[in-house]
Amino acid sequence: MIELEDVKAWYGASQALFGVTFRVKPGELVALVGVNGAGKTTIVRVISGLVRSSGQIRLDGRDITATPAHQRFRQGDIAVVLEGRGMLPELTVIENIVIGLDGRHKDRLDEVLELFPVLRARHSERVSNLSGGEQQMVALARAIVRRPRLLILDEPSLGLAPLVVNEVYATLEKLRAQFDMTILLIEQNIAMSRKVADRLYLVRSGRIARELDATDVNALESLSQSALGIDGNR
Ligand SMILES: Nc1ncnc2c1ncn2[C@@H]1O[C@H](COP(=O)(O)OP(=O)(O)OP(=O)(O)O)[C@@H](O)[C@H]1O
Repeated sequence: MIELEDVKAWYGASQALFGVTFRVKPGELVALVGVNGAGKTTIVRVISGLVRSSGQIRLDGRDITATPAHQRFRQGDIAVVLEGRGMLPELTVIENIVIGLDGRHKDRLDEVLELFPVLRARHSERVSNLSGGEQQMVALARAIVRRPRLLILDEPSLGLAPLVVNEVYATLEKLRAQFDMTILLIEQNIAMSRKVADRLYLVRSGRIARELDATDVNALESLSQSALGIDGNR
């Protein structure tokens, strides 16, 4: 479970978050949606410990506000799949997945590859030979193999063709069914995120503007209107 309470954040003198409070319960998948510049990525950076912030962040009830970034990741608490994926293109699929992984956990690899038949088939190929969607799968596999308490996905559909996006999201559903993971999904694409999320938060101008249940179709449809600058059918 991740909880943010009255979180404010700054880039130098410029304030980007203005008192953000929300929680993702254990095993829940929650999406943060909003237009460019709303503050979604800054929320990820705050959870990761990468920007100056105030307020409180709790992971499974433990206050991690003062925990340095490298410790949040080293302890395997949080894994982030970033926009742009962060692949090492000259390394193979397997090398990219296990890089930096504690040797004791290498046996988890098989289990994770079960989820990604495409990667199993191409496990010794260089990542630079893979398509964008396949690289996104590698990034996901790298995060999942660490069995984080919290998995954060920053715009997993960015730059991918619609068919590939469907595939990435289908994998997300499989992974949810198999591992009881708490997931925070950052998305501009409301139409996609509502299919997998339990709840959505609308981020606007550095604040949580609204909380929505994924089953609340009417509210989500009004949210998708162009007044918010988001095309829900994207
Ligand atoms: N490195 C930075 N330095 C200064 N200001 C920044 C930096 N990164 C983001 N900002 C500002 O913080 C605010 C929130 O940006 P953020 O990247 O969190 O939005 P976002 O919702 O993730 O947008 P996008 O969907 O485009 O990634 C914006 O006003 C942005 O200009």
